[in-house]
Amino acid sequence: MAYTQNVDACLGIAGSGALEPVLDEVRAALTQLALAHEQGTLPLLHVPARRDDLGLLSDIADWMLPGATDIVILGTGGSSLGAQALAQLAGYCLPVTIPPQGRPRLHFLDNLDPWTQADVLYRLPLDSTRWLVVSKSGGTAETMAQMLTVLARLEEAGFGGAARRVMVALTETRDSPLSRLAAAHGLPHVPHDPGVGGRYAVLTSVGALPAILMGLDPVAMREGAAGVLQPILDGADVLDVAPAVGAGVLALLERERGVRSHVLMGYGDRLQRFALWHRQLWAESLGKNGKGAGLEAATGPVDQHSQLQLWLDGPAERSFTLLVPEMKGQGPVFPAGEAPDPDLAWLSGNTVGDLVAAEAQATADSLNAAGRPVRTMRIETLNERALGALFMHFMLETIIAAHLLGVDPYDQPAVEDGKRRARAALDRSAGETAAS
Ligand SMILES: O=P(O)(O)OC[C@H]1O[C@H](O)[C@H](O)[C@@H](O)[C@@H]1O
Repeated sequence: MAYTQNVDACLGIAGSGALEPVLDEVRAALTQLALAHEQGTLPLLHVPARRDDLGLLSDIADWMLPGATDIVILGTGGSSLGAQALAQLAGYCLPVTIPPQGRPRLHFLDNLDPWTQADVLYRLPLDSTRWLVVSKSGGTAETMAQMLTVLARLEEAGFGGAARRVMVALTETRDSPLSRLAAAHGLPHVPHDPGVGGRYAVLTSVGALPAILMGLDPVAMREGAAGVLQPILDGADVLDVAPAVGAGVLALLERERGVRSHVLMGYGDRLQRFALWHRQLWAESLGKNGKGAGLEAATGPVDQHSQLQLWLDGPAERSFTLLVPEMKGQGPVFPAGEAPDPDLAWLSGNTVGDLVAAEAQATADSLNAAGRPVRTMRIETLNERALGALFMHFMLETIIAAHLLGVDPYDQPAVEDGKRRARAALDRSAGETAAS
């Protein structure tokens, strides 16, 4: 297993006997998932075994990479966060990012900001920058706004007609603004799997193409995911299905212990975007009909210095999942022998990884001592296989949590209202400008 999960401390607080009735409900969710796999009604469950799409993705990467100094990925939410999590594994999106040897710089434009957009358009070398536009619907306002400004800038800079040599569209094969623009400009098209929702799409081309561009192995990612799914397909006992146990325990804490928010805290820099990816997955899948607990993304050890006081001493309404990669012995060593300062003698001979590992353990112990429920997930080696396994773990855990909550994990009806209002506001101001 690419990771281990320990929920003993949560059960110590919630009472292990209380889990059994929840597990009965979880079993029903597992039966539904196994059936959905058998009947092919949930394409997400078939992605781990897919290989047929990878040839096209490699061809596209081979086409994009030669001569590229910069790759910009346009897309938001489910069209970006999974790839960002993968990027941190490859050494990108970190506090100090030095692109791996021979690889281009990588930029994710998942937020829309007028100044960032201007910087991107006017400060990146247009002749050696490649653009990957990702949108399942092909109509998301922010992504389309970014794409339009890139196309206009290429035109302005005299690269008119060049979009087809520097830009790729990843979207569903159906009529949409993005697919129409792609056709008009002759852009290569990578299909977005129509049966897989955006926030569940990281294992598909949405994560796999960026992974290949970054030099990661998408097969290992899918193999890791398959390993988490397999016990469900095999009809294993619920206690041997890690996401099932996870969902059951979180639901138990919500029901019996008044937990209203779950903190996902990854240790080290490389799980920060992963936690953001999961935050969207959880929030959009479960926040419905007045139901759904929150999901807070945190990074250790840095957030110990900003959040731990509240977590330990504030309202007892949170659960904690610590994601801890094995890092003992990793990184630079503090010199052994006599310490340069007596107050720092305790560090001598240890590595940076030893310190971070000790801090993770100490935080778990402090939270436990304060009666706060902690689940610890340990990752043996943080690589594509482990990340694929964790992606699948949290997608399944979320789907099972939705079953326990009685909500549909695959839609996000409330989000549409804000989009409609933003569009109406701009339409109105266009009307007013025209009238004045
Ligand atoms: O991939 P897209 O269709 O552009 O959607 C990007 C994002 O936009 C929306 O607002 C949805 O709420 C998200 O679930 C989605 O991931």
